Amino acid sequence: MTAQSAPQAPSPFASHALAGKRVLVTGGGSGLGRALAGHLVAHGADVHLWGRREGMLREAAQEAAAGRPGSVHVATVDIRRSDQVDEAMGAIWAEHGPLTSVFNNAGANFIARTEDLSPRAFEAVTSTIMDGSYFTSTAAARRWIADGLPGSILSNLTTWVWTGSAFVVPAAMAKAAVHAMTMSLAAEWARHRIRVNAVAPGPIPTDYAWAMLNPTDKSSSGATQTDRIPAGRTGTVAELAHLVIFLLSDACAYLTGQTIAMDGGQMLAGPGTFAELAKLTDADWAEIRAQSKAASAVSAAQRAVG
Ligand SMILES: CCCCCCCCC/C=C/C(=O)SCCNC(=O)CCNC(=O)[C@H](O)C(C)(C)COP(=O)(O)OP(=O)(O)OC[C@H]1O[C@@H](n2cnc3c(N)ncnc32)[C@H](O)[C@@H]1OP(=O)(O)O
Ligand SMILES: NC(=O)C1=CN([C@@H]2O[C@H](COP(=O)(O)OP(=O)(O)OC[C@H]3O[C@@H](n4cnc5c(N)ncnc54)[C@H](OP(=O)(O)O)[C@@H]3O)[C@@H](O)[C@H]2O)C=CC1
Repeated sequence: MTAQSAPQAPSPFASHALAGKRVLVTGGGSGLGRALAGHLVAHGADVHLWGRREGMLREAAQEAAAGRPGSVHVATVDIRRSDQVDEAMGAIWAEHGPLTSVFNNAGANFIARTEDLSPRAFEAVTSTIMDGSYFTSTAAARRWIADGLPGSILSNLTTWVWTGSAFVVPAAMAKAAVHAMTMSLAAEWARHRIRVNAVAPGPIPTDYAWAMLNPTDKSSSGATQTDRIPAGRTGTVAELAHLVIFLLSDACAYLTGQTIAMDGGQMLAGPGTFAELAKLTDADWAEIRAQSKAASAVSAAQRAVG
C-alpha cells in the first residue's frame, strides 16, 4: 500500500469549546501530551502539565501558552508515587482552583521478549500506566466528590486493550487494567457527575515512543509502520486532539465508560502488532535492548523526580 499523506484537519470546534475547563495532562512534557496541550489552550482551557523532567515541562508550557500567556502551569510529579500525586493535586486546588478534567496520558513502554523481563522492568511499566492512572484519577475524584463538583477523566490507552500485543506485555496488561478502571468507575461515579472515558489511538509517531518501540533497523513491525494500516498512514496529533476536545467538552455529558479507538482501521486489519518480531535473533534483541536503554538513560538524566 502506498503511504497517504495526512489531510489537514481544521478544528470543527469553537475556540471556546473548553472555556472554563482546567485540564491536567500527565506526561505533558513530551510527545502527544505536549502537542495536545496547545490544542486545549486554543479551545479555551487552562492546562496543568505533569512529568518528571522539569526542563521539558517548562519548554512545553511556554510553547502551549504562546497564544494565551499564563494559561499553562507545570509540576514535577512521579505519578507512581501516591504521596507526590496527592500533594501536587492539593497544590492545584489551593493555588489555581479545582480541575474540571484529568487526561491520564503518561506512559512507559519498550519492546522486549517477556521471558527476558526482570520484576523491576515489569513494574517500571505497569506502575506508571496502571498505578499512575489510578492515583491521579482518584486524587482528583476524591476532591470533586467532597466539593460536589462534576469532573471528567480520560485515559490514553491503545487497541491492545482488546487484542493484547506480543513483546509489549506489561504495557498491554496495564492498559487493559485502565480500560477496566474506565468501565468500572464510569458506573460507580456517574451519580457524582464524574465521567470516565478513554481513547485508544493507533500509531502517531513521537520521538521517545519510537525510540522505545522501534529502536533498530530490525525492529520495524506492523505496530510502527503504515503498510498494514488500512488508512495508509499514521494518525495526527490534530486528529487525536479533536477527539479529546470532544470528550472533555460538555457536548455529550451522557457519554461515559467508553474506550474509543482512532487507528485508521489498524486493529480490524490485523491485531498482532508486534507479533512478527518473533523472527528476531538473540543478537537482534541485545541490540534493541542496548538502544532503548540508551534512550532511557538520556531521559533519566533530565529528570527532577522519580
Ligand atoms: C495497535 C496500535 C499500535 C500502536 C503502536 C504504537 C503504540 C504505542 C503505545 C504506547 C506507547 C508508549 O507508551 S510509548 C511511551 C514511551 N515513553 C516512555 O516509556 C517514557 C517513560 N519511560 C521511562 O522512564 C523508561 O524508558 C523506562 C525504562 C520505561 C522506565 O525507566 P525507570 O527509570 O523507571 O527504570 P530503569 O531503572 O531505567 O529500568 C527499570 C528496569 O527495567 C529494565 N529495562 C529498561 N529498559 C529495558 C529494555 N529495553 N529491555 C529490558 N529491560 C529493560 C532495567 O534493566 C531495570 O531492571 P533491572 O535491570 O532489573 O534493575
Ligand atoms: N505515540 C503513539 O503512537 C501512541 C501513544 N499512546 C499513548 O500516549 C501516551 C503518550 O505517549 P507518547 O507521547 O508517544 O510518548 P512519550 O514518551 O513522549 O510520553 C510519555 C510521557 O509520560 C511521562 N512519564 C513517564 N513516566 C512518568 C512518571 N512516572 N510520572 C510522570 N510522568 C511520567 C514522560 O515524561 P517524564 O519521563 O519526564 O516523566 C513522558 O512525557 C502514552 O500513554 C502512550 O501509551 C497510545 C497509542 C499510540
